[in-house]
Amino acid sequence: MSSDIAIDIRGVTKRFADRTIFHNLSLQVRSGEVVAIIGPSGTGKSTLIRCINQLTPFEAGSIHVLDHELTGSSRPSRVPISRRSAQRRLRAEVGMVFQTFNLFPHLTVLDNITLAPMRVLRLSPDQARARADALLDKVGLTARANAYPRRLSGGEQQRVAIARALAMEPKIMLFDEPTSMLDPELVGEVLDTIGSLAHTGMTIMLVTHEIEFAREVADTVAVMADGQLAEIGPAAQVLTSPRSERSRSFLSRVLRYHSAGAGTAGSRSAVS
Ligand SMILES: Nc1ncnc2c1ncn2[C@@H]1O[C@H](COP(=O)(O)OP(=O)(O)OP(=O)(O)O)[C@@H](O)[C@H]1O
Repeated sequence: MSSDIAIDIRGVTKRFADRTIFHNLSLQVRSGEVVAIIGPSGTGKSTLIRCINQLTPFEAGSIHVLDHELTGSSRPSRVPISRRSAQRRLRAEVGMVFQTFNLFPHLTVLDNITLAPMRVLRLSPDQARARADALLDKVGLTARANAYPRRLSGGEQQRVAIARALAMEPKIMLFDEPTSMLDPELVGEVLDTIGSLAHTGMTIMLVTHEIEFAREVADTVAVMADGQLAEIGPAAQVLTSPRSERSRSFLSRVLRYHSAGAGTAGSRSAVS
């Protein structure tokens, strides 16, 4: 794989039981590129992103992520012990932020952020603390370092989740609909945090319903519909003059929804 390519998805097929979610799907993400995946609900966007860091097995095709090669297997069973350390190495290099924050409820903000760097990267408590302090400053949550997640708003929890992922100094960040569980007034603060990260040159794959945000931060937009990537291209082109019928149909529904006043984040367009 060219060193310029961070994620290379080739001919991937995913089934749940006998239902095919997507078939023979291919997509490449260059180092430093921000790729937004948009499309109708239930079409397999989250499933695709979960295949990349082995949260979900897939049945056919291959995914190269940095130096890691994942291949499809018809056995969606448990990962063999011999592959678990490879999985750990992959997840240390690929950060993931979920819809549902997934913070450890019994740990403070600070401990949520320092845990993996100490356990996985073997940083000393002082080193992990210094890293966490810098990240909390970056996401504007220094004052909440000793709070427990239940005391934070959804937007604050998601910013902690982003800081926690960044504390592993990943080479790639995957975001799976990071704002879809948030109240509308909290969406902007999380998008601003992701937008700042996008401008640092981080390789990012983002599943989102925030169309205007995708337009602002993504280099490339991929429209997923009916289990296929209907269109992949420069964000401005795909979002203003989509070439495929499926993209046009999806985007026209988004725009209708937005013009009816149902967007979630001020001027941003969102659908669910
Ligand atoms: N663990 C699972 N077992 C069975 N079916 C699943 C599982 N996870 C997801 N699915 C199904 O796979 C399809 C794709 O789901 P996925 O969450 O990837 O879609 P999506 O495009 O991200 O949707 P949304 O935008 O609503 O989050 C859905 O029909 C979903 O119900």
